[in-house]
Amino acid sequence: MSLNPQKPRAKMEARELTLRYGPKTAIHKVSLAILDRQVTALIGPSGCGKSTFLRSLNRMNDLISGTTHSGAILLDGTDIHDRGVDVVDLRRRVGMVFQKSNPFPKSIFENVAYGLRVGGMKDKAELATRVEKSLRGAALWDEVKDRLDESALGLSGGQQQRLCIARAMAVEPEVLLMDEPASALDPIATAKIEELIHELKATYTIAIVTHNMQQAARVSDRTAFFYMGELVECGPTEQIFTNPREKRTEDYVTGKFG
Ligand SMILES: Nc1ncnc2c1ncn2[C@@H]1O[C@H](COP(=O)(O)OP(=O)(O)OP(=O)(O)O)[C@@H](O)[C@H]1O
Repeated sequence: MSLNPQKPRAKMEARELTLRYGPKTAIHKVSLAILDRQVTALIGPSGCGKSTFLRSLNRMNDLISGTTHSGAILLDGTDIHDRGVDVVDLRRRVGMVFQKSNPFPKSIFENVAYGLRVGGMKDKAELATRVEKSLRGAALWDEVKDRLDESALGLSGGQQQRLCIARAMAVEPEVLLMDEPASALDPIATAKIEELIHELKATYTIAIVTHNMQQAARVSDRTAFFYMGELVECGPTEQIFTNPREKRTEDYVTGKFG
């Protein structure tokens, strides 16, 4: 039997993407593929444009007035800025989890059901099934199944972050963007999130911004190193950490700056 592992395809791809906040260029001519069902870590010193790049992938930067861009971002080969693309649908397909968990001041159940209700789902049994599936997927079900009607604000920080992941997953996105999802958490909660990311990549394509080198090395298949708004290099995580092509990458991953 011949083993012919197919090269993973690009789920998303930035081509020569430049993004400006007013006159300030935040990222410059970045070309980067986010491969299907892999975890891509975005690393680099503060202010290098990691979050800007991440937010570009589901057009969150559109919400900041004065932003302009050139170049293209493709999702399954279609430019996400094409006139025919509905931004609400794009953000359903490309979900996001933020640094600081941001549950709504509603019950645990309603937090997860929120996107489904907005999408028009009314059937109670269907909602309950989807909420349970998402909470199980986010490895939170066992901890909250007996208190679904309690406020989400009563959960611990780590639980709140997993709830936000469940909320993002409920609408069945294809890509999950995570902006430092564990930076506010203790080591145990962080380990849970990392374990979860590992499980989620069987289903989702994931891009994660992290300041934590060990975390990037643990959770990602590929790592992209940004520096002063440019993509310096991207490759298999092991190669970036042990045998980078560029001196700047080596200096950063070995802790010489940043
Ligand atoms: N809303 C904004 N308006 C103006 N400039 C911004 C805005 N957001 C970011 N910038 C600037 O764009 C550049 C890139 O910022 P970005 O937040 O993408 O970097 P980052 O690598 O994610 O940084 P950090 O690791 O500190 O979060 C920085 O110079 C920043 O000051």
